[in-house]
Amino acid sequence: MLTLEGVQVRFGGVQALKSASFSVAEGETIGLVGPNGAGKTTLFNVISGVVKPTEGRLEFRGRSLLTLPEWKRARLGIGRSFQIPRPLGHCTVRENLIVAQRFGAGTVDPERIDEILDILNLAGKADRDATTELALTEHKALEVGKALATNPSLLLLDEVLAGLETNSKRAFMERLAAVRERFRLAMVVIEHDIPTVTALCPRVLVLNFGQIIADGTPDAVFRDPEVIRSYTGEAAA
Ligand SMILES: Nc1ncnc2c1ncn2[C@@H]1O[C@H](COP(=O)(O)OP(=O)(O)OP(=O)(O)O)[C@@H](O)[C@H]1O
Repeated sequence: MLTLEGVQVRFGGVQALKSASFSVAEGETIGLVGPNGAGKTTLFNVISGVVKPTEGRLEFRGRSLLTLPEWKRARLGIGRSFQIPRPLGHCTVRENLIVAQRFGAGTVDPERIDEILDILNLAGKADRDATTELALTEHKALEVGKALATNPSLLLLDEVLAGLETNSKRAFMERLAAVRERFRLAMVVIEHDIPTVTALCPRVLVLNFGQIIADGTPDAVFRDPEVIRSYTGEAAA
């Protein structure tokens, strides 16, 4: 459904992405990993339209995304979360979902919003202030909910599990698996924790210094000497 070919991003002297090429199939779940500063968020920014690549091809279901603004990409079915949750100031959880749905889907569908609240375990918090009355897990669930409200067929999740302790992480992963099943989504998940990636993602892409250095099953990728070197900081042989 999504194809990137030779995508490059340069910020002044920093080459954040060097010729990234990969595809995402309908319904696939991919873990996107790599050391800090490897270019993972930049890749999401390119796909969702926040950052324009300096070179390369980017297509979604056969259509080039390169000239489309963020909201049009959302309407085509690309939903994303942000690394730092930013709920709308003093709006309720439900209002946050409604605004996201208007932006990404162009309409308001109260039934889908109820379904999202339910599947993310937020129904009891629907009318609470999203800025001041949510626990960390609920903030993260709302971040996923806002992306889901846009009605995506491809969901990009940027470190939504980071900072959760082991039990909350496990419960959150189960919710993500339920979301994937219920809405039949493809997902790309940025995550640092290797056991989490292994449990959730049958395929893993590894970025290092803006380059994809491995693409395969978690088992194969996490044994790859180049991947191990990228994490330990040793120079490639
Ligand atoms: N808007 C920007 N202007 C200048 N440099 C940027 C910008 N955004 C990202 N960079 C640089 O691009 C490189 C890749 O950053 P990016 O945030 O994509 O990495 P990341 O893999 O998501 O890191 P992390 O795991 O720490 O979130 C880094 O060197 C970063 O400093």
